[in-house]
Amino acid sequence: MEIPFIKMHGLGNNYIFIDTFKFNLEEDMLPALARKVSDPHTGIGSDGLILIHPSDQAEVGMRIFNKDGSEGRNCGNGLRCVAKYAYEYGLVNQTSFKIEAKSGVVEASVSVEDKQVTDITIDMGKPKLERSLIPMAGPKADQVVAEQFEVSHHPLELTAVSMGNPHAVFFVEDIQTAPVHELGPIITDDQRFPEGVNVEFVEVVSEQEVHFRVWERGSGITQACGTGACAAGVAAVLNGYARKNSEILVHLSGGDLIIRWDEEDRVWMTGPAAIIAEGTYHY
Ligand SMILES: N[C@@H](CCC[C@H](N)C(=O)O)C(=O)O
Repeated sequence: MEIPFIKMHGLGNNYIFIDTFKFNLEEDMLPALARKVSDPHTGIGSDGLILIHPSDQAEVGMRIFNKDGSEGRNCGNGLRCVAKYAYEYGLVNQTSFKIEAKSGVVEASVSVEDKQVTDITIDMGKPKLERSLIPMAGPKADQVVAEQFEVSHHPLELTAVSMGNPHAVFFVEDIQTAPVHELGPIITDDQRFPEGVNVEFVEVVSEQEVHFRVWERGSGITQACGTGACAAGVAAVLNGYARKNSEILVHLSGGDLIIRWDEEDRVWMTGPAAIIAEGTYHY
């Protein structure tokens, strides 16, 4: 089978995108296809697979599969890439439009220069903070803010946020020495998170600026995680490190995002997306 694809990235978080407006795929092949295309040696090499699909709730839909073939419910960098593709490839002709992800419908606005999308702002919706909605084991109604969380004899403080997908945020003194390699793979599969979790370490520089590194559920270390950056912004406010409605500059390994959690409880993400290559994958 010859599958047309486009490879795009948001701050180095890169995916193989297949436009199913043009080329349809069988449902049962998707997890294996995600694993195959992601392989850097025998595939194309990526953090996962994203389908761009027709939607009856939005102008365009997105489904994200991690590198290990598991399906995620949301992807911030993927949403920005899909917005760029939708505008530049004529799936939409307006600069503000809706995108449906498994976690819900979001509104995207693209900035355009010479017919090219430069930055994309996404209204990522309201974070979910109740423990049961993360989901995380424990008493139902409470929030998980700076909660003692011991893992492999490391006493950590956890703040848990769902941006449609689960995030465990840990504030650290120094981002360079954050135990991303050591604890990321352990925490992501910790039994306290029944659906697994994306793991983020965050160093606060000031009320407006943080450094960020991530271990993504299903993909491992990536250069950036859009929903993770949103979760970090929300966690910074919940822990008193930042203010609601103020922009926070999040430095990820692959570049910067601007995150704002507004007074109406909505989280806004602004950043770029880029096209890397187009081609045909021989499946
Ligand atoms: N890279 C993403 C998130 C992708 C899905 C995640 N690994 C999950 O399983 O929830 C982003 O930019 O948000």
